[in-house]
Amino acid sequence: MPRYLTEPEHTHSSTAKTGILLLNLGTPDAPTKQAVQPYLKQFLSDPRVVEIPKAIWWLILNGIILQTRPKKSAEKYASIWDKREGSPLRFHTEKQAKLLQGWLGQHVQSPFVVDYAMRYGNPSVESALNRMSEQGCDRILTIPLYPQYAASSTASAMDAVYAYLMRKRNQPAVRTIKHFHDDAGYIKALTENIHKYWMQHGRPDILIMSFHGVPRYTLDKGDPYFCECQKTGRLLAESLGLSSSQYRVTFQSRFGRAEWVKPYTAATLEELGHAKTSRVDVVCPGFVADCLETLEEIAMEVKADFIKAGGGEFHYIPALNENSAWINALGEMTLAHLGDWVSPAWDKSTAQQTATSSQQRAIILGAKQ
Ligand SMILES: C=CC1=C(C)c2cc3[nH]c(cc4nc(cc5[nH]c(cc1n2)c(C)c5CCC(=O)O)C(CCC(=O)O)=C4C)c(C)c3C=C
Ligand SMILES: [Fe+2]
Ligand SMILES: [Fe+2]
Repeated sequence: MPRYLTEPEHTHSSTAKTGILLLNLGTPDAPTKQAVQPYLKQFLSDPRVVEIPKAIWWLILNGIILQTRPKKSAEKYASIWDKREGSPLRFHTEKQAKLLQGWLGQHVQSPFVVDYAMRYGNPSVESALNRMSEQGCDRILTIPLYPQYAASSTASAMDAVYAYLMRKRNQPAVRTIKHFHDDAGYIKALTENIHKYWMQHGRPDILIMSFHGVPRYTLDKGDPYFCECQKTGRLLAESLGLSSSQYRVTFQSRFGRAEWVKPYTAATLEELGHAKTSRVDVVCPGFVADCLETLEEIAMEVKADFIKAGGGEFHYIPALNENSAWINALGEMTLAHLGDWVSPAWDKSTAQQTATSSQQRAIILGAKQ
């Protein structure tokens, strides 16, 4: 394989085109042991995810984990798999990309394309960036769909982008949305989503905000993830008007034997069950699309444990998915980070209110200068 990719022939004075790439974690191609095995192998071989020395981890991963986990995980995936659309994480991400394309079409007049990729599995980061390159995108805005930055999620997604760029002869310019844990539009979308749910189903005694966990040592080594989750939790509680006794921030999905950041979601729900709490609602603000970790782990496993422990009603509040306030927030964030790469689409209705320079007015109203 040549070290650097052969590029399409360079053309003079071509119009600059921007690629906007949504990135999410990844998912197997099918809910089967055969499909889950290579996906888990790629995922768990990532040193950003498991930081154990390579040789030791290779033995544990290949000798133990990949012998047992694919079958169990495949059963879990089967329980959330949509007959028509497949993996929820994949199809929600695809829909978000299409909706963002439409939203930007209303707000931007320069050429651009929106696509999505998965860090592990398909569609791969390489395939999406290749497509953008073929379409002439010489600027790329990457948007890891993780509101809170973690090395194991955000940095890993960017590693895949940089690995591709290292092979590029004609590299595009790159910008990234590092995180949006305190973005006003994101908090507003979460608030509206929860309010809407409560309007339809009533309110709980306590709201659990459950975030994906990370190993405790990552916090000690300077990963901002834990703190960003706390900040999202505080801002969301303030926006919902909740007092400190009406909500808790917890961490789910512990993997392996090491200590992870606490409190654990499962232990908290069990405790609330033992205390005979009559109703808990769980929301997962760190996941902008529903996936295995929300639909199976929270809405099935944790729910069953809460009820078994003596708890009353358990409600899982769906992720933002295709929520219009969220697409709006994503659009606004994208525009802010695209900056001078694109020019806004002006129309006559907004012209009077927003155009400032006479040049802009001339463009909008078709006036001769
Ligand atoms: C929200 C961001 C995520 C962080 C941070 C994260 C860290 C992390 N994850 C694992 C191990 C697993 N995670 C799994 C699934 C999974 N994880 C995220 C997101 C984050 N992970 C998502 C969105 C999903 C769901 C994928 C889907 O297809 O729906 C899994 C696979 C499922 C299973 O077999 O249980 C594992 C394993 C670690 C070790 C880690 C941090 C070190
Ligand atoms: Fe994970
Ligand atoms: Fe899980």
